[in-house]
Amino acid sequence: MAKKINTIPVENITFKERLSSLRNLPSLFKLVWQSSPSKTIISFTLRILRSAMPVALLYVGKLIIDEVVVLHTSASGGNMNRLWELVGLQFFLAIMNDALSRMINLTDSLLGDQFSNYTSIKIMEHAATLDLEQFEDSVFYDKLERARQQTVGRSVMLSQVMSQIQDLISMAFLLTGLIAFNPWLILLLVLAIIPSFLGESYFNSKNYALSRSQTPERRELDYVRYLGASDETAKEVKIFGLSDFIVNRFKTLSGKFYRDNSKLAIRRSIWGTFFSILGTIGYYAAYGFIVYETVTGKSTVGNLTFLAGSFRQLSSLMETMLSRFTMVSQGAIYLQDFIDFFEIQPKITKPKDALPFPNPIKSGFVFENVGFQYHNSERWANRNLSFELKPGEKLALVGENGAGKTTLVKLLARLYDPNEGRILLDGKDLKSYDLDDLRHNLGIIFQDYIRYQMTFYQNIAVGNIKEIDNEELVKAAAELSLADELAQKLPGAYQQWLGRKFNDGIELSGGEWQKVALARAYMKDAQVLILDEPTSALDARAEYEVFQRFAQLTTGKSAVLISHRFSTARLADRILVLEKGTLLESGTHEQLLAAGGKYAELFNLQAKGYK
Ligand SMILES: Nc1ncnc2c1ncn2[C@@H]1O[C@H](COP(=O)(O)OP(=O)(O)OP(=O)(O)O)[C@@H](O)[C@H]1O
Repeated sequence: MAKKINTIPVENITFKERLSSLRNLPSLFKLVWQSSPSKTIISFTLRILRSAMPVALLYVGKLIIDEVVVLHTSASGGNMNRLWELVGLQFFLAIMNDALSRMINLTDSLLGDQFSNYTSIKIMEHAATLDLEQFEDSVFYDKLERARQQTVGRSVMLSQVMSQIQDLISMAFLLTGLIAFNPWLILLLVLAIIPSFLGESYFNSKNYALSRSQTPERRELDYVRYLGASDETAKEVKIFGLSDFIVNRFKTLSGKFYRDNSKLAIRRSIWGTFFSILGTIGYYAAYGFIVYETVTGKSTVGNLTFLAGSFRQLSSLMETMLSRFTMVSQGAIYLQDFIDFFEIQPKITKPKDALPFPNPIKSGFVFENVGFQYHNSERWANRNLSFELKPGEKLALVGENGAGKTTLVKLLARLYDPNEGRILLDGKDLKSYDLDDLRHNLGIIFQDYIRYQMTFYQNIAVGNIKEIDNEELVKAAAELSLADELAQKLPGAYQQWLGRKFNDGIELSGGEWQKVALARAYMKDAQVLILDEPTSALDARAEYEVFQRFAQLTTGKSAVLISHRFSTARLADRILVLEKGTLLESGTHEQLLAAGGKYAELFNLQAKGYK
């Protein structure tokens, strides 16, 4: 199970929780700083400069109007030069204002891109350290998905937080002016805005709860979309006539999203209109008051424009800031998913004083009463499993589907750790060895190996990525798996792009892909080679040749072969027959046949099929 982590309850997010989610902001700033220190500094500096602009523009505007009024009304007073200086200053401020806005947008977009790349990389790096079991847990997977999806959301949030700071400073400037004139205006301002803020915050928390509760369905929707239109699924979709089935599932899911989302959007819009009318009433009440003060001679016309402008800007700034606050706190709550994701720690780790993998292996592997249960399953995939794999021994694992063969191999590679018993290597628990070293010394090709949509060469080199530039090694590995012959037939040879997704790639047949994948096992000088149904798709001649080479290559090395073909399994020194996760029989081909047990039964069944 994934580590239990604290999450904010989905349904009702209170204002307090919203405020407390802001504690996640320092983590955001840390990430921003790490993604680009220089751009972070530039962005902050530009925003501080920009925040002084509204009040400066209004104030110079006031001075201009007062000067014009003086010039207009008195023949003697007034200074034309000063007026032109003020107009010049206003012009300069307007240009600065525009330039600063553009520079801020540019820095934000550059910083946002860098930030989202940086966080994507961090997510990938952390995901790589986690256990296979964690990926199979749907709660974990949803968390990963949310952390991933919000990469773009987080860079938007970043610019919102920055704008919030900028507006806060602008507000401080404007408020100073307003307070100097009449503090009661501020009260009017606040009263007009509070309902709108409460409404925004209520609907944002509803939105968050809704979109969070939709995460699993959203994943399914993505999957259905992929099923409905992808080169990998097109074949079966056509043959089985699945198109309507898939489209209908999509319609059901997307229809539900649409209904839920639109209901909320409509309610939000109705309430939003009502609150905004309240805001407008507040503004005009203040405006009327200022006009009255000017007409009665208590204030100048310049003051009227300054105060009315300040009031309007303050009211729209406060409204934006308050609704942005709900968005920022929303983002900060989402940020919790991101932080939680990084708190998940793998359980399968290397110990402090890890032992190096023995070279050569002396006494081999010993399974002692090993039992393993997948976390999401009631059944034991392996139970009471005891056997040895000696150095240089070739072991075959046979058994019906689901008997636990692949699971055994995963335990050997520590993709999982046993729930019962232990696995020893040269007399010491497998857990005491260096994990990377262990995996480097095992050459495993799984049944469901990846068909990388990359070049032929890269598809083999991934078997030992440190040697990616070692062309000789790649070619030698390809020769051993018979992939070299195949490369010669491809137009681009080793540089041929495989798969249909990119660069005019060529699709290979099942057996051809298997030859390519098999070559990965030969890329490392691994001490134990494990092939899980490696030749199931190969034709008889190719299989024979592959095994000849495999036998030569593995001289002195241990090997584990999982195969449903008894013609392959019989080549092993010893055969383990698994049933329902436990060891049923063990011995050479001849011994097992003579014993007349399960192996003999399955072997004869297969042999009959060939007669
Ligand atoms: N990731 C998983 N999560 C839950 N259960 C799993 C998982 N992988 C395998 N199992 C279950 O564990 C049991 C053993 O599976 P395993 O893949 O080891 O069988 P196998 O002998 O390799 O089968 P096959 O011959 O079909 O490849 C099966 O019952 C299977 O359903």
